[in-house]
Amino acid sequence: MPGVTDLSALGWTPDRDAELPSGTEPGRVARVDRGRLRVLTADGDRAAFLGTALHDDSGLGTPAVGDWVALRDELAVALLPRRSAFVRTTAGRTSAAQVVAANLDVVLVVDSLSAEARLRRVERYLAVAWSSGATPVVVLTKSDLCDDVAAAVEQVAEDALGVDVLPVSSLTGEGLDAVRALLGPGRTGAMVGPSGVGKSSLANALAGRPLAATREIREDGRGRHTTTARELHVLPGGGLLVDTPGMRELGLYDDEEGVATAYADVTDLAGECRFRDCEHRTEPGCAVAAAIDDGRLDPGRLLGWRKLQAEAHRQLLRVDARARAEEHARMRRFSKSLKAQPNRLR
Ligand SMILES: Nc1nc2c(ncn2[C@@H]2O[C@H](COP(=O)(O)OP(=O)(O)OP(=O)(O)O)[C@@H](O)[C@H]2O)c(=O)[nH]1
Ligand SMILES: [Zn+2]
Repeated sequence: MPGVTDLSALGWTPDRDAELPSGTEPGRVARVDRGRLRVLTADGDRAAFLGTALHDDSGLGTPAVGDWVALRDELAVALLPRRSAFVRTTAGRTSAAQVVAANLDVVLVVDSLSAEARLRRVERYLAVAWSSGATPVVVLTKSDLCDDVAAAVEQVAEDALGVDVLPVSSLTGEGLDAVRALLGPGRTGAMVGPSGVGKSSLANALAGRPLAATREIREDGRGRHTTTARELHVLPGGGLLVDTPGMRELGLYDDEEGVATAYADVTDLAGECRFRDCEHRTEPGCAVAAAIDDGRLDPGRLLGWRKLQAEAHRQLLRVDARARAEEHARMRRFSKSLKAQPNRLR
């Protein structure tokens, strides 16, 4: 049949055959847009709607990018068990949780070789990546801007025990083949890391074309059209790359906004530091340190700010742990219900 894709190219594995309810076909979620899905199937990319069974108030049972759903015509009627999931709390709430990406094989923890204060950041993102159930790999970008790449890689590798550390330059293409090798046919990856380290550039370099993260405005003879873009991209080498705003925001703590408001004086000063990732310790051009030095800022304010940030972090890890436990319980119930009704499989 023309246009038919081998499902394994989308990451389907034979063990999933038994998970698929009878009379349905599998689709991989490439985008979620208020109850509407964009799915990749054996015969191309199409729209689907959420069946009633997939409306879930807890948020965890709703399909996320990377999920496999069972399709009956236009309707997604079941969510297949997740092999891995990135869970985060919903912005502004302390207890609600949300899956931002599912069924990832590898998570690229991206940071820049040109940045300061890399180590603690990489550690933080690695913790988030491990907790998803996917395998993390550290990718250090902008190797063309670093004088001693080997030393920087070694320093990070010492801290990231058991995790590969790959230097790359999206500008020169150096090191990209090693990242491509991680994303072989049917393997799904995603990127996490702070803003500005070069995630978009890396994604574009891997795809060999510019990828729009959210939506693209298409200009043609008949005027302007907004086309909903995918957030799960098939790469030229056959791998799949998840690039969603939700993944990008991972590791930024939900309560950070609250902390920023309560400590607006510190936050405003921090915005004037020479380095965007200034830790306000001994960095040159630190506006926070300068304000403490000339008495404009009480050192206690900086201490309090640090404490609150640490607390926000702990809170998030706690909520994440609970959300993951709920997700596991839900999946157990789901597979039990399948076993209890074996006729659903035929
Ligand atoms: N020299 C050099 N510059 C790079 C490289 N990769 C990215 N940059 C530059 O770094 C800046 C940030 O790159 P982005 O790809 O937008 O970073 P990002 O991580 O996607 O940032 P957000 O979209 O904010 O998450 C841009 O000015 C890029 O041109 C690289 O390999 N070498
Ligand atoms: Zn500073």
